[in-house]
Amino acid sequence: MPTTLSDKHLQGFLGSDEYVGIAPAVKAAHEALHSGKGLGNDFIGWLNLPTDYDKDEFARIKVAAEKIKSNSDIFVVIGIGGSYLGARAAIEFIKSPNYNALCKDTPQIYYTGNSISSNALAELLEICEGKDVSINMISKSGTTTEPAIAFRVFREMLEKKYGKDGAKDRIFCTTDKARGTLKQLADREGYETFVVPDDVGGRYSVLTAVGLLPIAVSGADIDALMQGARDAQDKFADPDLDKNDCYKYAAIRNMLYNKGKTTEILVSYEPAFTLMNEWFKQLYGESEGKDQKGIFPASVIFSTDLHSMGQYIQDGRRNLFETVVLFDSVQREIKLGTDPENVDGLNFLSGKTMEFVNRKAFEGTVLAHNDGGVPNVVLTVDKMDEYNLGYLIYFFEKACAISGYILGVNPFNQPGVESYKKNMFALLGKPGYEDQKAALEARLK
Ligand SMILES: O=P(O)(O)OC[C@H]1O[C@H](O)[C@H](O)[C@@H](O)[C@@H]1O
Repeated sequence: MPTTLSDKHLQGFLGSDEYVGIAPAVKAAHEALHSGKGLGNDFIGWLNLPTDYDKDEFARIKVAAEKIKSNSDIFVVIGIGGSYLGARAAIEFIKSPNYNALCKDTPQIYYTGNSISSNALAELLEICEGKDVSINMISKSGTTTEPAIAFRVFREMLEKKYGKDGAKDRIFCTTDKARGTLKQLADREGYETFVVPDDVGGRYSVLTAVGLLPIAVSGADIDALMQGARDAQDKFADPDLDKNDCYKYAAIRNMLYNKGKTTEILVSYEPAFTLMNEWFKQLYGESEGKDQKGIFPASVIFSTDLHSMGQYIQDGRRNLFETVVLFDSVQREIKLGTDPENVDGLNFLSGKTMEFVNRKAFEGTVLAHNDGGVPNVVLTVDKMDEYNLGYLIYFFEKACAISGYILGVNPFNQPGVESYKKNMFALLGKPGYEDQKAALEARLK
């Protein structure tokens, strides 16, 4: 099975009665989601997306990816939040966090529009000098400030370099099918566009063109990715909590939360999972953190962070639980040799693989953290490839929706994100925000 859940390291933290107790809430959440009658039901297009997607567009994504691969040294992905994290997470997971340094026949991929740092954008423009560049502007709303600024700068750069007509062939836009300024601009300029379906929110959009075009440009197999998601869609449709690991995960999160475990730390022993951690944090943070409740999603990479955050997890405030994502096999193995003089004292590891050592690090850690009062959910994934990633993505997406319904929130909106934007627009003098400006400025004096 590509993703399985073990509750072995929850022993002593959750009793079997508690699973029985939460089962009706899980069943209700399942029914709300599958009947399309739950909160936020206009954003559940991701539920059947692995089987129900636009096949013509999927083919067009592959054609665009081939074109980009053949004429570009650099591919720039412009987007933020759900319009950025999934693509990058998938590319780092499947290929490598060092993707750009690998020997390959696909373009370098850079990400921008995910901050307002002029240092970062100026540096990327410099990197692009003298190189052939294509860009993918991704924004569901088409109005998000960070990517809009980067897009304006890159369009200008491309038009200067290739002329308006030449630039047109190198600009790809992924946005709403009809609404928004980005769609209007793309139509006016004749840029190729891809669609974020109306009923798929940003943080659930990695398996749409939002993620698929950049992932395909990296040379990863998007058919296998979708196949994994399809198999997960099928596997996790069973309403029975005992037979559905995805629902079990959602239930466990809520049971622990109700006992004061208000922070979940997603743990991986693979550095290539770092961006998956970030994707997970947006998915769960925006879905559940509202109405003054919700688990705070955090993340670490072990053993790296055992040397920084390990102290807190072992000994700090006891409001934590961990969800560990393990991989059953590694693609590349290193075996440790023997040093006749044993200067480093490591001969007890001679002949052992690093994966073996990594596994013992996990085993030692999970027991220590259990002893320190930290419950651990363990998810085991076969390996780090496209198929398993598609499966895992769907697992997390569906568990998030079910978990949010159990919690009693709308897992598909993010009203809280607007507050800072309104203030920023007022302070910047954006038309329509004049009234708030003076009051905010007074508070900053
Ligand atoms: O794709 P966009 O419309 O540009 O949105 C990008 C991101 O920004 C917003 O502020 C939302 O909080 C996120 O859920 C979204 O993924």
